[in-house]
Amino acid sequence: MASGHSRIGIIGTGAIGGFYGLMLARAGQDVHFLLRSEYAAVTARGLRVESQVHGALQLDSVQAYRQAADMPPCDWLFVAAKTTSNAALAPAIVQAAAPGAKVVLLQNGLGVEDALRPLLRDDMHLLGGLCAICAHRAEPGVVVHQALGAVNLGYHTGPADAEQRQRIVDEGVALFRAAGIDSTGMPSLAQARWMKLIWNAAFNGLSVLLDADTRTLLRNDDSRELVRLVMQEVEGAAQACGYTLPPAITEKMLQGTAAMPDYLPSMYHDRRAHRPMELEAIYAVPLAQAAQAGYAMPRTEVLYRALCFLDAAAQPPG
Ligand SMILES: NC(=O)C1=CN([C@@H]2O[C@H](COP(=O)(O)OP(=O)(O)OC[C@H]3O[C@@H](n4cnc5c(N)ncnc54)[C@H](OP(=O)(O)O)[C@@H]3O)[C@@H](O)[C@H]2O)C=CC1
Ligand SMILES: CC(C)(CO)C(=O)C(=O)O
Repeated sequence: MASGHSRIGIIGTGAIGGFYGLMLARAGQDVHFLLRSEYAAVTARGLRVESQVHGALQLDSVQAYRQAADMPPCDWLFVAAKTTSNAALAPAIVQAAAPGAKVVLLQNGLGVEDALRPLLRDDMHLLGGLCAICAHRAEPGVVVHQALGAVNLGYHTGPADAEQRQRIVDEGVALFRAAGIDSTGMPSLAQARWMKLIWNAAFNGLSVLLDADTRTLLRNDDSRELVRLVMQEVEGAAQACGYTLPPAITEKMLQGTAAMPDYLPSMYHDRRAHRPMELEAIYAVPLAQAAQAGYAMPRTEVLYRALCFLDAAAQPPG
């Protein structure tokens, strides 16, 4: 039912877009979903989230679109496609944006806002949203939500002074909280992106290379050591780039992961489906930023090169 004050657009309705879009719609927000391969399934059967946290959730009547040109102008746009699609999706994001729209990249990795910013209009605000969640697509229109769910928001760039930026972040946080989702504003988006990267750089790539979920990676002494070594290297890189991190962050993340259910990161699903992997945002940009700061990341670079090999072999030539 559309009774919210802001109009919300979901750009890319997969695991993240499907989950958060459905939660916002159930809370009474006016949510419009841009879809591609799952458009027919979602218009026929609605969106379903099989959540191990909230139970089985169903949105029967989905405001679904194949093209951004058909969407009404949206005040908030949550971009939940993979980062590999951002440049191609930029015209759609601009088309769906109301004047002064807030665009939030619900994506992993570094540098994603920097890359998209020049492709947006000057009146648009750009934010990052870091999702701490375990979710994947099970079949068209069906998302499995295994654990967690928080979204933390940070302002990147746009036509706002410090006070207005804070107000926008608070408004976004309030949207999620009203939908039953934990959310907090982040004073430094770049610091928060580096911190999350400690987890993603290690587990995403190693899950692909070793064909293993998080529990399997942590159970074996050798793979657990590999995970730890990559995490420590990314932690060191973040510090070399000038970001202060909480003490013992790698150990805390390892403990947190051991308490999670068996989880296959989204890069694992991309590899299995022969989709491009998010190698630029999760590896290439951090390696470049660390190199700029004079910090070498040899373990992460080995991981990155091996993943590039697999990625190239998975893509059609040309
Ligand atoms: N899954 C998770 O638990 C977590 C994911 N993340 C991050 O969130 C982001 C999204 O990941 P996730 O939800 O797993 O990804 P998914 O692959 O599940 O979803 C991406 C969606 O974007 C759609 N899409 C891509 N291009 C277009 C286009 N041109 N037009 C319309 N739709 C398009 C895809 O459609 P199609 O089916 O046609 O390809 C798909 O539905 C990533 O950056 C990921 O790293 C962060 C934390 C946890
Ligand atoms: C790290 C994790 C599992 C939870 O914070 C996640 O959000 C991700 O897969 O990117």
